[in-house]
Amino acid sequence: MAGPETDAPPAGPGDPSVVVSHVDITYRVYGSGVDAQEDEESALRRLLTRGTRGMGVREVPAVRDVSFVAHRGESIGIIGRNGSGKSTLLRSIAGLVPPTAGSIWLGGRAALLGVGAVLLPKLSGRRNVMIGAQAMGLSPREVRDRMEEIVDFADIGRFIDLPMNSYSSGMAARLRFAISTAVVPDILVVDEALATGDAAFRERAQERIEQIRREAGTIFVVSHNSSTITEMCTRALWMDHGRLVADGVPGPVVGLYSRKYGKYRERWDQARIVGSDVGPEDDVPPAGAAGGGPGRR
Ligand SMILES: Nc1ncnc2c1ncn2[C@@H]1O[C@H](COP(=O)(O)OP(=O)(O)OP(=O)(O)O)[C@@H](O)[C@H]1O
Repeated sequence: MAGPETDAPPAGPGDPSVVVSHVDITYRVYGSGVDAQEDEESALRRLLTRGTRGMGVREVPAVRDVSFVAHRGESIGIIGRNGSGKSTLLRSIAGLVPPTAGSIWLGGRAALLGVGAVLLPKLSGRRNVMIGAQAMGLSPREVRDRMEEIVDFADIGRFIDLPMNSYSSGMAARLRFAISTAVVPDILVVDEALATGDAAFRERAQERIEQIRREAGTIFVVSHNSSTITEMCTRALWMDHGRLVADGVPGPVVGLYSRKYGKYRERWDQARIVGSDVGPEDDVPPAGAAGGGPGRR
């Protein structure tokens, strides 16, 4: 078992930035294995007479044997149904969840930008910018110099001096994004934070992601929105039941995914593809077999 190992950043675009090698991540959930219908009184009696010995431990395999290499200059979208292991994989890349087996190598620092990322709800947006941007490596003076730019990007206006628990989820997401990208990070992990922004913000976020990519950062984005993946990413990974089932250019990977789970999934058999060797009988590629390449543009 090994957590992310950090090393000196490699030289430039195209160099490997993240190597994920045969990673398994299994959660252990305590207190399961009990009849769901059990009423409170009998559960209490059972606990009093048997202590915790009767508590089951259930293992939830969230990520199974996932391997890929990400490069500097790539923006990688991760798609998959609920519970397919996307967030767990990203949290592991960000160093928050250790792999149960396999290893993750990072060629630089990873910054996680998640829905619940570390901003402090009782403090004002401005205080959060001070703390968050310093955590990203800026000095207090640099943060002060860049404060207006960060606030403008987040488009928070006068709310910047109010406590963050008065923000809408979109406003909080915009501020998180602005803080996390105030410094071009080596590796930026964006877990659904873009989903809450409005269309204008998504456009600005797309530009910022493009800038990070050009400056040879690597970005991972989780999204349930196919167009976010096709518009913002140069590569897509499809996770299914914890496994990586497709890896390649976003259009085809998103196409494969919606072919299996999209609204026309029941009707795939009713189509006949003319003049192509792709047919309805072809199934989704086996684990780790599809795409095969980094899919860089
Ligand atoms: N803290 C946890 N403890 C136990 N099991 C967990 C935990 N977090 C996630 N899981 C389980 O791990 C599996 C993968 O979850 P994960 O959140 O990584 O999937 P996801 O693809 O990001 O889902 P979603 O699209 O709903 O956010 C699921 O079966 C989930 O129930």
